[in-house]
Amino acid sequence: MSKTVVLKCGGSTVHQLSDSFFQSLNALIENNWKVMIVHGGGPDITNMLKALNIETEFVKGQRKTTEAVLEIAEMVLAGKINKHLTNLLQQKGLNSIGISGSDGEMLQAEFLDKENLGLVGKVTSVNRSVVSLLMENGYIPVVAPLARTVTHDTLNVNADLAAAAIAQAVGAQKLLFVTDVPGILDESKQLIKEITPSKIQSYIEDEVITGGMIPKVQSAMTTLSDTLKEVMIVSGQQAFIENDDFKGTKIVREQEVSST
Ligand SMILES: Nc1ncnc2c1ncn2[C@@H]1O[C@H](COP(=O)(O)OP(=O)(O)O)[C@@H](O)[C@H]1O
Ligand SMILES: CC(=O)N[C@@H](CCC(=O)OP(=O)(O)O)C(=O)O
Repeated sequence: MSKTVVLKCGGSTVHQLSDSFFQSLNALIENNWKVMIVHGGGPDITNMLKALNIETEFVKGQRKTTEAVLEIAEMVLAGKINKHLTNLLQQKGLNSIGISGSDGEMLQAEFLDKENLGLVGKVTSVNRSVVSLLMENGYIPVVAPLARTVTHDTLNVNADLAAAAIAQAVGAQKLLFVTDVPGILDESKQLIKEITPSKIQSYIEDEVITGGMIPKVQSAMTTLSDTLKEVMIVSGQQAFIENDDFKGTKIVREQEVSST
């Protein structure tokens, strides 16, 4: 049976992906994993908005999105970052096709909180036929986190949440959040190898887990299931597979804790 892994590449790391990261990606493919990528691009959107003197603000981790902000977000996500990633993958000999979540009505969404956030989406359903078609034909789909409402408005979606919704919809066995840190760090800045939702909750309360790590762990907690048993936080700057083992922080349900 084929296994599917969804990698979410954060905007913090898309410009720093290392050769060893791609070696790990190749190892996945050699081990018969079907791979798809969902990417962010928050820092690039912020830089472009600043260059154009368009104000930008985050409310509870979500970018307040006006028409002007959406226009830039779409340009940066579906244009700059999406093409950067497909070019990189092609250079590494990996066939990839870049699409926006709004193409082929792949990501359907409703307004998350129109009054306070504007054009920000909450994914309500995922049409997996487009990405399944690509994966079955040997392509890595690379998806920008934009969605459509039933009335065809385009919405900006937090990439962590988009990746989690897609992983669930395609029945992925693994979801990897690729970011700029080696994994979740504890209060002494040591890498945590394995963590469960209850410990995550207390780390959020104690502000050990903050900022951009929060949507990742929250999506992990809501997405873990009998199919998706493992969500990982890994670094894009190093190998995430070593000696057949994944390197980073494994987020698992309490009943899935490894005995080692
Ligand atoms: N406990 C933690 N362990 C590791 N990183 C953390 C933790 N709490 C907060 N972070 C922050 O989360 C960041 C990753 O999230 P973010 O910047 O949104 O990345 P991305 O663009 O990859 O989604 C790290 O660079 C780090 O500053
Ligand atoms: C609604 C919302 O916040 N959308 C995000 C989409 C990009 C993203 O999530 O990028 P990272 O993964 O790099 O953070 C934004 O506009 O920044």
